[in-house]
Amino acid sequence: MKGKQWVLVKHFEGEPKDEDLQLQEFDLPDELNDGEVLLEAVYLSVDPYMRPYSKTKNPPLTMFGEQIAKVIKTKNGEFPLGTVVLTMSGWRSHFISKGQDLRPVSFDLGNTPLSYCLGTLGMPGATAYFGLGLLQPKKGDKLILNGAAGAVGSIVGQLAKIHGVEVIAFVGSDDKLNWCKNELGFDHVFNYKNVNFSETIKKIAPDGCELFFDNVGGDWYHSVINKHLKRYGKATICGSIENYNDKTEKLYPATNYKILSLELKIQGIIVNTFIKEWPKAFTEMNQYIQDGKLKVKETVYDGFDNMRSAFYGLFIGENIGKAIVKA
Ligand SMILES: NC(=O)C1=CN([C@@H]2O[C@H](COP(=O)(O)OP(=O)(O)OC[C@H]3O[C@@H](n4cnc5c(N)ncnc54)[C@H](OP(=O)(O)O)[C@@H]3O)[C@@H](O)[C@H]2O)C=CC1
Ligand SMILES: CCCCCC(=O)/C=C/[C@@H]1[C@@H](C/C=C\CCCC(=O)O)[C@@H](O)C[C@H]1O
Repeated sequence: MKGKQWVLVKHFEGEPKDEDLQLQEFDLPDELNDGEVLLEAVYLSVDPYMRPYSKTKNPPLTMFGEQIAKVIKTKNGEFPLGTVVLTMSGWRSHFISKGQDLRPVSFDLGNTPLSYCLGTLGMPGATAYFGLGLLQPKKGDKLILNGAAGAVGSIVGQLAKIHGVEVIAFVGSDDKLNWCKNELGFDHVFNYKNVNFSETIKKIAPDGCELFFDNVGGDWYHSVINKHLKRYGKATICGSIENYNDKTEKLYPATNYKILSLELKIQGIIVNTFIKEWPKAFTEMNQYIQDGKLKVKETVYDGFDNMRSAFYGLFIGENIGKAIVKA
């Protein structure tokens, strides 16, 4: 039997390109050793961090990432046939494990689809929950949110609404705008490709906003910090996708003056810091899902062979909600 894997053959330079990632086959043994299980990918995640994080690796290597996998052969009593697990086994269709790297779903999913464990009830959802938590949102606060129709942003905006926050959201297409406005109920939604985002924020909040959740970085970060936060304003710096494909780093030192003079609180987040608290957050968010208070969308790419296209899609705004691949 053969498995497939996507191999990062060289470092990305600028936009990810076809020559950077190769689909390869590998042999799987006919027999397992005692204690081993053979797993088959069910759903695989593609995430923006994969682009900058790859710089810390030495190609060639199997592309890293999380997947939901099913046990299809077993010689390990802890993992009977059909067991479903979460694992950081990378972009592989099949793999063999001794069980130490396999995690069961850590909370009661109920009727919620399993694939949500890679999105709202997985790493991106935890990022939204704890990243918003850092802002200590209060009723009536105004929140500036970019990447608002993505895996993280769509949940940040909805949780903020549950807290009574006024959400000023920015997305990159009219389909995303309609979803955020009509289904998610964000207060103000704009396609940043059609408006000047800074002028737009100024019109809605001429006296500034209390909160900023930054998924995009770059000019957004500097413009919002310099022009659109009130005294004691707070920002969660979650991501900087605008810069992930840059070939050189850009620096904007002037922003520091605003941070100190307005006494802003700006905090980065690495969601894994909160990992022990994830199950509690997932239980709470799953209840919101069951109650219809939290809406979830996925952009599902069909087939393991489409992993690379799904990954590229993140950098051209193809996905609404969480991008996943159904193997
Ligand atoms: N700190 C942490 O622990 C974590 C951070 N993150 C970060 O959160 C952010 C969102 O992640 P996630 O929700 O998974 O991804 P998304 O689902 O939001 O997908 C990426 C989206 O980013 C937008 N985008 C892509 N390129 C650009 C660009 N050049 N300028 C502006 N927007 C762009 C596109 O939306 P549009 O069409 O609206 O432009 C695209 O659909 C990322 O920066 C990611 O790295 C994610 C998880 C954990
Ligand atoms: C590498 C740039 C990360 C950009 C933001 C992001 O998307 C983070 C996602 C994390 C990801 C972080 C990976 C490496 C950061 C190492 C920082 C450190 O701990 O020193 C991974 O942890 C999954 C997402 O939580």
